[in-house]
Amino acid sequence: MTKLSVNINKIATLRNSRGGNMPNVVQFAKDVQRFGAEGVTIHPRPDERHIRYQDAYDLKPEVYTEYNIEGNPIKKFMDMVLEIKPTQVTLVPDAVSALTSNAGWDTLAHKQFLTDVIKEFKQNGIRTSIFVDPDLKQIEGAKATGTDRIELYTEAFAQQFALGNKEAILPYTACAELAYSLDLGVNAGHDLSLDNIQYFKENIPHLLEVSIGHALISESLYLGAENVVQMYLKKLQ
Ligand SMILES: CC(=O)[C@@H](O)[C@H](O)COP(=O)(O)O
Ligand SMILES: NCC(=O)COP(=O)(O)O
Repeated sequence: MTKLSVNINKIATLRNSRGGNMPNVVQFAKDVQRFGAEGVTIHPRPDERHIRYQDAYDLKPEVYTEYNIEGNPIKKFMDMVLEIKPTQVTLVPDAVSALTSNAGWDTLAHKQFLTDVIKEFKQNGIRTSIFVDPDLKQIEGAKATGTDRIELYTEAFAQQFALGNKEAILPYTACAELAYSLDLGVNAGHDLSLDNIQYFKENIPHLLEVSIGHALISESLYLGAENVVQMYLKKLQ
């Protein structure tokens, strides 16, 4: 079974554009869970341009499904995650200035750093995942860090799929198979959408979780959040 984790960053972007508390990020998290989402994802960034660190604390008592916090493990981020103790932390190597996530970890070059960080999170009972490009060497490198899972960075697949290049799935399938054989759990995310999710799911064995935000929130403007969550769940069956 593949769990749907809804990334609510964009709800915070909308809220922050006016000040105040509309739309309410915590209420939206409660609602998507009521609609059937099996997880809530946030990706607070150091400039807090969308999800704020305070949101991460406010969400904690309301996320009764899987709570996934993504980010670059700088000290401030690590302290927050260790205090909140979400279900899962996903490590993403974003530069402070990145518009959005734009690369996976080089798990070979950063092996010691990742190993140390992962050890600390795991000692505190937090499941770990590393955001990686679909590259077999990076999956092997991830395994060597001790992480529980990887998150396959799906932007390249999404872009190529939109152009009709269905073969773009092949490296992802190979990486998922390798990860499974190494006893690494497989998550995926970035630019997944109602258009591409079913094909992705059908071609990725043992896919445990997808985190979807930008497209899901955009689609909800036309179709409504409840419908959209239901549509994803159906495609992920
Ligand atoms: C890790 C990842 O794939 C990103 O999609 C991210 O979580 C979204 O971040 P932004 O909402 O800041 O674009
Ligand atoms: N980890 C990916 C994520 O949380 C959402 O990415 P996107 O759907 O906003 O591109």
